[in-house]
Amino acid sequence: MMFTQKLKEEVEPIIESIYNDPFIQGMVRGDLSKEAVIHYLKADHLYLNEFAKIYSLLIPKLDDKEGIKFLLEQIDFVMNGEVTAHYTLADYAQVDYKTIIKDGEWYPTSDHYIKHMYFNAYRYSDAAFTICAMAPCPYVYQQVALKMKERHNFNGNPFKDWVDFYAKEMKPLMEHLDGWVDEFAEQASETERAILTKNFKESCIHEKRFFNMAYTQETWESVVE
Ligand SMILES: Cc1ncc(CO)c(N)n1
Repeated sequence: MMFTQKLKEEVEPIIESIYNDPFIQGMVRGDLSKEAVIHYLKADHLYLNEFAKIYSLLIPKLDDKEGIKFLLEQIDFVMNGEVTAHYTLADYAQVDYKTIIKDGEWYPTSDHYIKHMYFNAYRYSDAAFTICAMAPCPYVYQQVALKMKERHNFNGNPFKDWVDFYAKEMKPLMEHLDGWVDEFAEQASETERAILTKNFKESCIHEKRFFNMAYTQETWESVVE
């Protein structure tokens, strides 16, 4: 079995639990609180900006032209394409998107997640370590969106476009990321493979915490209350 296939099987229970968490269930019912949506957007706008920059940190780690071209396209997708999904959420919350993101904030959970990626990008010379920390970003959203679509009819649901976006846009990206990780994993040591696995699993857990952060409207102050 390919290395990434095994990783995906191992994290399936985490993804199922994200599906069952209140943020996603609120979307399924179409009654997620507007405050949770706004909190998510404030955090996710900043998060995606940094995520795009982490792709740029991978460029010096790659040698093939195709790979570099792909990274550049991904930077464009994250900065310009994914905003479509954010607009769907802002419409639901009935707030102007530009106004929401003006005072975006790093909350404890989103802050921790992005630093997991920066750590790997600076700590390890091979791109595979960072890619394993980044891959759950598209993967979790794709899987959660597919579960939502499979189990519910979204006609008339205000989050329909969000679900459709993540169910369809992430496939080519996942294929590319899996290819890089599997290639590296084949010649990696046991210790290196264990780090790759840990990075991937931790990011799936970060994804779960990110939705819960928005649902509970986490702040630095709320953590010590
Ligand atoms: C935190 C987070 N993870 C994944 C995605 C999907 O790209 C996103 N927009 N935000």
